This record gives sequence, C-alpha cells and structure tokens, in this order.
Amino acid sequence: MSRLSIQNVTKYFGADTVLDHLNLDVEKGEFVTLLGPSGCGKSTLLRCIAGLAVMEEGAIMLEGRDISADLPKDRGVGMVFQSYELFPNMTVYDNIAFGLKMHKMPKDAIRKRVDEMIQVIDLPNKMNAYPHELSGGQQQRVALARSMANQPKVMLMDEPLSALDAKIRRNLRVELRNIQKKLGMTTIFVTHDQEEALTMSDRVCVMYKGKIVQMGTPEEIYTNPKTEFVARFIGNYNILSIEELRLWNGDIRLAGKQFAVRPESMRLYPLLETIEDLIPCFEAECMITEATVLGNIMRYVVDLKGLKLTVDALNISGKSGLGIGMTVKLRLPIEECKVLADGGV
Ligand SMILES: Nc1ncnc2c1ncn2[C@@H]1O[C@H](COP(=O)(O)OP(=O)(O)OP(=O)(O)O)[C@@H](O)[C@H]1O
Repeated sequence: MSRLSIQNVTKYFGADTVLDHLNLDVEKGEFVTLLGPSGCGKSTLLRCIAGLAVMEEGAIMLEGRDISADLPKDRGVGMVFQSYELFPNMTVYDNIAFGLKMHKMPKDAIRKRVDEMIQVIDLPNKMNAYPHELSGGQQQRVALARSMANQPKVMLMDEPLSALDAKIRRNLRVELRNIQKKLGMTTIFVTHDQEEALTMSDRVCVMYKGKIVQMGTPEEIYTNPKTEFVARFIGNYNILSIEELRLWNGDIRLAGKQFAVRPESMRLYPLLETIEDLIPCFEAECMITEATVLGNIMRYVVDLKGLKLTVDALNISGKSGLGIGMTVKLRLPIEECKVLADGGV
C-alpha cells in the first residue's frame, strides 16, 4: 500500500478545471516533485492534500484511509511554504515548540523533541534567537523544523527555497534532501525550477494544465521526454520534425514525426578533422552563428540550411578550434533522436 494515494482528484475554479482527474501514488520515504509552469495546479494540489482547498471529485488516501473530509489539523500532513511564516515575536525554540504545545504535549517531551529538531536543522546556537536575527536560509530551516516537529506522515513543501538567493538555495537543497533521507520523510515538493526537481527528487511529476503529463526518475525524465512540452520544459532540447532530420546525410528511417535532441548529444568538428568515433550518426555541414561561454559549457547556435540548433560542448579553453562564422561538421548519434508523442503536450 502506498503511503499517500491521490485518486482522481478534480478541482474547478469557476469554469476552469485546475486539477483534472489527477492520480499519484507516493511511497513511504519517497521524495516526489511536482514540476510545471506557473498556473498548472501544483499549489492547488498540495492545498487539496493538506485540506486547505476543497476538491470537487476524487479522494486522498493516507495509509489506506480516506482523509478527504478531515480537517487540516487532523490529516497528519505538514506543510512548508515559500514565505517562512515564523512568529516574529517568538524565539526559534518557541516557534518549533508551538504546534507541540497546541497538541498539549508534556513539557519535557516538548523540550526533547525541539532539541532533536534543532540538531537536525543544525542550528544549536540559535535556540534563543528571534526570526529577524536569522538569515533567510536559517529561517526556512526553522520553518521546516516546526513542521517536522509534529512528525507528519507526509510533508508538503510549496517552493520552500524560491525566496532565497542562488547560493543559499543550492546549499539548502542538499541539506533538505539529507534531512529528508535521514528521517525517511515522505515528501511532496513543488517547484517550477527544473534543476531543483532533477537534483533533489526520487521521482519527478511534470504537470501541465492540471494533469501529470510525465512521471519518472530524474534520469528518465531528462533523457527520455515523451512529449514536446516536457522536452522544452525540462531542458534546452532541440525539437526536430522528420522533414528537418532529412537535412542531414544518412539513412533517415526513424519511426515518428517529431524528435527531441539534447544539445550535448551532438558534436561539432572542424571540416577537415578526421572523425574516429564509430557510433552511427547523421551528419551535416552547418555554420556557427553564436558561441556563448556558460562556465564549463560552450553553447553554440548553428545554422543548418536555415534550421537553428543549439549544441553544447565542454569548454576546454582554446582547444575547440571552433568559432563564429566557421562552417563545421555536425554529428548527431541516431540513438539520441528521442521520438515524441504525436501532438501530445
Ligand atoms: N482561489 C482561487 N480562485 C480562483 N482561481 C484560482 C485560485 N487559486 C488558484 N487559482 C487558479 O488555479 C490555477 C492553478 O493555480 P496554482 O496556484 O495551483 O498553480 P501553480 O502551478 O502552483 O502556479 P505557481 O507556480 O505560479 O504558484 C491558476 O490558473 C490560478 O489562477
């Protein structure tokens, strides 16, 4: 039995279907991410699970029990939001203890639990600090500890890192994931940031217009997008029609009409270079029109008979022999052409 089972959940706002017969099972200890563009229904789904929004159809099952009609406080679900929402007039200790006091836990047990939580979030010296004395990242860790203190069966996180600056955000991603693994905390995490979803999750659900359009491990989602929408959303995939593939030399006999090709799967070579790799490839001549340094990656835009393509290469300084205006050879391994579903989102 799954820890959490979302069954056929449907929600309308007026005439708009915001969640469309959505199904999702989450296993105990799993970290599942809902990833999708603004407005696709991610937050609404979390709010339905937490009992903060009423759904029109479907059921939310927690450990086999239907909790759809339970009050939020009785669901055994914790939630962390983008804004930390700590009580400004309370210390870190009191913020974490707040929910436990509400549940009338004995004082000694509260102290023990808060101590544990403070160890988990690694803020032992800040027990008596007030929120305004903490950095954004520290405040979010306290918000997390406050939600975890009640030992929820499922933790819901709505873009908890998006108010933080890039460096803190990256560090906290790792910390959060370590805490989640250590406690075996079943987690649903919402983000619109592809990198965040791919680096943190056991499983990623890509959402579009109230539906999960693809679900899989980060590796599956990244290397095998099933639709044009997922390919465009998840990376800088080039989307090619079968006609555009025919601009290459080679035996173009692929099943399908539309293909996704990752920028790093193609390679550029100076025209005169002898190519030794034996991987079956399509090959074409093209011209480099743009070259941008993205740290350790060089991003090239090339023109192949009017078709613009993005090609990424490792940035090994000064060694590529490639530059803007050059006509070069472009090779595309046949197995890297991922067939996309016809007309699907
Ligand atoms: N209280 C509300 N009343 C009317 N429409 C709403 C309400 N809350 C959300 N919506 C609409 O429901 C849709 C889904 O919103 P939701 O906040 O779930 O999306 P999201 O994927 O979390 O987006 P974001 O990443 O921008 O937070 C949007 O079109 C939004 O405008």
